[in-house]
Amino acid sequence: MASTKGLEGVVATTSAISSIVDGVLRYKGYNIDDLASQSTFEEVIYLLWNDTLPNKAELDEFRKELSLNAEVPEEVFRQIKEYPLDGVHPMAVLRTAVSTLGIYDSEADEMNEEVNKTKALRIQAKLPTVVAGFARIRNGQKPVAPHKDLSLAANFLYMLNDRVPSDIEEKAFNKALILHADHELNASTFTARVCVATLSDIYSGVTAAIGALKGPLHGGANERVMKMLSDIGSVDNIDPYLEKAFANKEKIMGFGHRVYKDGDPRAKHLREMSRKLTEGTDNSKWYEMSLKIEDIITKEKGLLPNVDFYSASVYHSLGIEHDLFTPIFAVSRVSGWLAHILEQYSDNRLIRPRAEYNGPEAREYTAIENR
Ligand SMILES: CC(=O)SCCNC(=O)CCNC(=O)[C@H](O)C(C)(C)COP(=O)(O)OP(=O)(O)OC[C@H]1O[C@@H](n2cnc3c(N)ncnc32)[C@H](O)[C@@H]1OP(=O)(O)O
Ligand SMILES: O=C([O-])CC(=O)C(=O)O
Repeated sequence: MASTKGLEGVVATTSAISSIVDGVLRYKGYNIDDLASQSTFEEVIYLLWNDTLPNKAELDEFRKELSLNAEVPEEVFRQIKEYPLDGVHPMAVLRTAVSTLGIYDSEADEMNEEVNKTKALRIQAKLPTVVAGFARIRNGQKPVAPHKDLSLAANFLYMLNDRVPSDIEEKAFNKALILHADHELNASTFTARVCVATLSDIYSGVTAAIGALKGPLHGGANERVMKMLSDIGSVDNIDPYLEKAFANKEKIMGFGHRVYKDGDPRAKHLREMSRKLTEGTDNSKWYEMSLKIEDIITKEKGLLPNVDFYSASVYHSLGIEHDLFTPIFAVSRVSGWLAHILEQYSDNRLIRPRAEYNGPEAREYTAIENR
């Protein structure tokens, strides 16, 4: 039995949710470029969970359902206040909070299609409230209750900042949420599917996925891109910084991809958003630095930016704290995880591959007194 390191190139399941063919990313057959430029995040969630885009009435109803489910049980915030908030990573808090949401859902372990869909809606609706609420609590502020009349994108920024965002901010954030929503069998989505394929509950699946997204080789890269930009500090420092990083064989966060070798189709949207949001502002240096870094890494290493690279300067210019970048990824990607979890339940088989053993040969047991 020969193994493939990191399961590269292994086709592990069939899925009708998103596809990457010839470098083009599609959700349910729709090109990501069309969705990013014309859709709302709510339409995209609906699409991922159903087979079609919603019509106006369906979208209104879906928005209403999301908004009715956006509040989180008081116990969740009460528990968060007990955590050692100084230095705890928001992804650790989110991972624990989703697990806690399961404890306060009396239907958490009910396993039928209808109830699972209802729980998916509850989780999707509550995640933004948890992330924004945590961000405020740790800054000594009160969580802001969800606004019933705002889009999911606007509502998140509203709950974070206690201010209705501008049209430009809402549109940029909406687009970022769409671009991060699903991505075939990425590591966190695979984790979610493996978890629920044991017929474990939907909260366990999302909790497991959050754990996988947290890592720097996956969703955690966006926060580290911003750390790199901050460490470099200015365009003039880029050359020496990268020379040292290359000499030390360090990985440059936000570059490279397991599947895309000719470029991530989401990066161009985020690059353009970064340009627009930072133009003529104090933040323009982050965009200019990112452009120069991209130029050097592409020429010297043949690596292209992935979704995480320009999302860093986009979120920074929206005034978002850097360690919230990955939780924001989760606010979006949970839509994809939930779609995959529902798909897994609908035609389930336990996921249990084999390992190629490379340990010691068979040997005789030695009693403890003879070792
Ligand atoms: C949402 C997302 O998850 S997108 C990805 C986010 N992650 C990052 O941005 C972290 C930085 N990038 C990486 O670590 C990788 O490119 C990954 C994890 C995305 C893909 O990993 P893999 O497909 O396993 O590629 P792997 O790590 O084997 O890299 C292949 C070669 O390219 C090099 N390489 C890949 N990415 C980078 C990078 N960002 N910086 C420097 N070198 C890199 C590797 O060192 C390796 O070189 P070698 O063959 O000389 O040893
Ligand atoms: O697909 C992957 O391996 C990582 C990625 O880009 C994503 O999850 O959006």
